[in-house]
Amino acid sequence: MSRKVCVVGLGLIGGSIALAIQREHDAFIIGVEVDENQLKLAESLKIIDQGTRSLAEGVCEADLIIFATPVTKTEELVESLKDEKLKPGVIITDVGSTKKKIFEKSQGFQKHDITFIGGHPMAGSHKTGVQAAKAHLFENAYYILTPAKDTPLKKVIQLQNWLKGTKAKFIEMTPDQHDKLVGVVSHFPHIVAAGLVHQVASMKEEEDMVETLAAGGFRDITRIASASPVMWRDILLHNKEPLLDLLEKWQVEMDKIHTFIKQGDKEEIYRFFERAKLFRDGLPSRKKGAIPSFYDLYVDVPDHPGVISDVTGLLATEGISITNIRIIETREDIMGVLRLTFRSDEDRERGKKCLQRELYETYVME
Ligand SMILES: NC(=O)c1ccc[n+]([C@@H]2O[C@H](COP(=O)([O-])OP(=O)(O)OC[C@H]3O[C@@H](n4cnc5c(N)ncnc54)[C@H](O)[C@@H]3O)[C@@H](O)[C@H]2O)c1
Ligand SMILES: O=C(O)C(=O)C[C@]1(C(=O)O)C=C[C@@H](O)C=C1
Repeated sequence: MSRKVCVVGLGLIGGSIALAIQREHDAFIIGVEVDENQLKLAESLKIIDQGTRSLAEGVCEADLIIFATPVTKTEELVESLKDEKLKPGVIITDVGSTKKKIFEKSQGFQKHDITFIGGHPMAGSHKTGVQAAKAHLFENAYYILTPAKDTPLKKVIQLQNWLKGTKAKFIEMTPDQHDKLVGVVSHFPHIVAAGLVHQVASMKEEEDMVETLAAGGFRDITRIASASPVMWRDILLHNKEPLLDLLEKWQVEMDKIHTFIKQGDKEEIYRFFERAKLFRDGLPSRKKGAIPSFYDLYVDVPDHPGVISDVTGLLATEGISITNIRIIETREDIMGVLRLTFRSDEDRERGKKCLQRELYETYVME
């Protein structure tokens, strides 16, 4: 009899995890979802084998339970599992962007032969919903696990084995360390991106043209402002202390540049940008060439042999030349994994249409 996996929350991440598990395991996947449309879609896309709206029904026979709901909901649902009858030996995990509060709710499971191990795949998108789910979403990304000190190693290995199909790189840390680090590299940038959008939106009231002029730099830095407000509201509510601390430090940094501009301090203004450039250029993804240049097209492709020749072959049949092709190994800061460079905007547009006809997802960083 195949083992049972219960995925609670069938959105972008829950759907992608379910697909990744299907890649490696012959498991029966039950999905628990409150949104009837998402539930039906997950069934018709064969992301799950069976759907239900009842948590009790979904979890009762599961060998693995994965929460992929917004973090405050996960906190509530993990607590409510204590009233449910679960299978002995079951592993419970989650994919939430915050770890401390959810970890706190997981105390007390051990004595019932139930193991909770928090998790967070460090990849995603500004898109939501099961229709955006992809088996390869987490390939080469870091997948943070936050086991308790007394969690048996055997259970951590079992969980990694369940999640093998994500092809992610597992790392372990404490929930506190997670929230501090992810706060600065993920949560805080989302606050800044939304703030920048608000700034432009408020200027639009006086100057209509501002929207038209919002070009390259603004679009690059604010893509993430299109993410789910529910998800980000909950993350901010969960990671209060680290984010308040970062906001204070940010204000100090902004005060500094305010002073430099006011005083016309050429050297300090130069150093402000130079220091940032040196650090940014040294980031691992930069070394792999992830910064876009002109007429680049990003193609979201699974990491398997033959995919590059398929893409280049399709372009060649239509007589579209490319001047460069690069595989981007991590999905840290852009959507695509294959970067194609074209000679002109027109070529890029033709290439985009040609690949989209063959159901490849493409992105232009504008
Ligand atoms: N989007 C990302 O980039 C990303 C990356 C890594 C981790 N995460 C985390 O993954 C989790 C899910 O995010 P997502 O992007 O998949 O969001 P999503 O909005 O695509 O999916 C969330 C789903 O949970 C469902 N849901 C809400 N309450 C529920 C309940 N009580 N029972 C069952 N289902 C319920 C919603 O209907 C929705 O379908 C969040 O905790 C988020 O912090 C997101
Ligand atoms: O690529 C994006 O759109 C994301 O914002 C993904 C991102 C991130 O900040 O890097 C967002 C939240 C998750 O918890 C993990 C990944």
